[in-house]
Amino acid sequence: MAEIVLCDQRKKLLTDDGHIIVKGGPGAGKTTISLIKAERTIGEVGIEKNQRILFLSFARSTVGRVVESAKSILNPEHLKNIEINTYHAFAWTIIQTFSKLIVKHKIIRLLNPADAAARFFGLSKENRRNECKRLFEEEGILSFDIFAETTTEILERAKKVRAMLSDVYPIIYVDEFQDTDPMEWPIIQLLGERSTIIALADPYQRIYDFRGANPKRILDFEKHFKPTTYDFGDENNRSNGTDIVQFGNDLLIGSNKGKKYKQVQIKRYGYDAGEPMSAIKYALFESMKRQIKDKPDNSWSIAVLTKTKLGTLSISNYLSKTSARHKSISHEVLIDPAGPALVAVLIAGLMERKSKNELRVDFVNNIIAHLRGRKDRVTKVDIERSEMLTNYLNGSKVIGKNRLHLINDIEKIVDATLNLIFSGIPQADWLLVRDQIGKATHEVLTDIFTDSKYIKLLNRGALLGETLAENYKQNGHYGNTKEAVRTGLLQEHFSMANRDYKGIYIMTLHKSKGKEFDEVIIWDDRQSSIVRFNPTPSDIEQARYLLRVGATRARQMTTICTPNATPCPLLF
Ligand SMILES: Nc1ncnc2c1ncn2[C@@H]1O[C@H](COP(=O)(O)OP(=O)(O)OP(=O)(O)O)[C@@H](O)[C@H]1O
Repeated sequence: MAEIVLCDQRKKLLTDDGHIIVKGGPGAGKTTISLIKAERTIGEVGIEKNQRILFLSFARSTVGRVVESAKSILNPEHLKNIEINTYHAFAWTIIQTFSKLIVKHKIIRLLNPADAAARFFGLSKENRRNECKRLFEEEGILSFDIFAETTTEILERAKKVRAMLSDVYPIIYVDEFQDTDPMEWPIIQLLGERSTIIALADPYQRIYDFRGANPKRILDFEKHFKPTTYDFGDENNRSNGTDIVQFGNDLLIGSNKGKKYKQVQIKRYGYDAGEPMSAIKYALFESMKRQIKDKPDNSWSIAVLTKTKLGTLSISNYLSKTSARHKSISHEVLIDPAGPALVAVLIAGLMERKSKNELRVDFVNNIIAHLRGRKDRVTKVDIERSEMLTNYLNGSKVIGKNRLHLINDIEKIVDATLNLIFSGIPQADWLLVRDQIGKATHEVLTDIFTDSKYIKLLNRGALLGETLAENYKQNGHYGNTKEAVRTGLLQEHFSMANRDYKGIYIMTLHKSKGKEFDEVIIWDDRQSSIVRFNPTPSDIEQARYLLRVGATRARQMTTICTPNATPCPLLF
């Protein structure tokens, strides 16, 4: 790590013991100074043995990065006095320990987000919330929708719980405060009654307005806590010496248009009938050439970012194919797990021993769940297909070539699966089932097959593999595999596994938040366009912030590919 320079403002921040807000652009050094302050608090000021400094963040990936920085900044002895966690994991501990205060159930079960997407499909916002409340109160099943408000309810109900938490966590750092939603904000207010709150914020990295983030939140914080403000402005310690942050800041006011940047390239690509996405390969080749020259030990990382989940899958499919002109390019997709998670449950269902009819009903229901829960937005076709499948299960006659094609494929998979002979090795048997789906040609099933490639639950050493193997050994078949998979999915949700990025990664712009790569390539096209068609002023503002977050993830170079015919309006 480069030597950390402590300016006067930073020195003052280190000794300030009141509520604080630290502002600054991407890579300004908000996280770093917080960890230096935490080290000072533990090492010099001193805290009780059982006390911990809490560092809360939204995403697991950010937690991973903070953990890595903490290891290099804090004295190893002091690491045990710092807890770096996601909001979800922290809230879950509170809910598990104190849920008795608000519901009768002894054990609370979690509904994983993919199952929730399928289960609450088609419900209005209000009905969905009511259903979440009902599920929690009547059945003890908790969905992430009401995670924050459940935590608030517990904290509001019991002053003692608040006091206890503040005793354990006298200082709480709240990372990415600008994205705090209206449900999370009361938790911070309640904990801040007795704990010192230090918020880290960049108002222009606010990319979760659709989830309830609001420009007012920073003002709310200032009004409520009356913190001292430390502002690092446009300081750039991540890609120092480059004009990447300058580009990001220009983007906010539109002054990037017509300006040239050394480390931000804009590539307009034309229509290439043979390979419409070839521009992405060219951008990657150039980027890889630079990186391999710079780091022959292959320690480089390149991220390919795009707006939608489906966009990431199209890019991955394209890079995986070898064409007449280009070889395939090896890469990893960091995907929001809804589609693959639903497919994991679907495959698990096919592995369980059932009668033909039970297998068919379970399989079709899981296909419906996948149709409903896979995408950012469910299309009319998805809705029609899931209705047709429900009617099929209820005995209605299926009419139409395309529909019959799907039913035919489903029946073939059901028959083939029933005839499979399992080995008892879960990984191998999983692939055996997956291969049956791979033979299908209807789009609904090829989508399922595509998602199945991103399932990471059965990686070597993963607990799920061992559970399934044990299960098979004891029963001679895979009983209750779906439940084991659901548990595995929730463990994934809370796992803090940090990763060292090496190679090429594809993900959405949202998912790139808080991460760092040597180079970033942003792909804008008609299907996955950064600015939506017919945008409102607030859509444009969100698109600006999003593009700025993506572009400033790079340490060395950012390349933005946009179509010649419909270039991104934020660039031209
Ligand atoms: N005062 C400093 N002097 C030198 N380097 C620094 C300083 N502060 C931070 N850095 C380096 O700059 C990089 C970015 O810092 P950091 O992650 O703390 O920024 P951030 O403001 O939290 O960024 P973001 O908002 O994008 O998450 C890190 O590699 C860090 O080591």
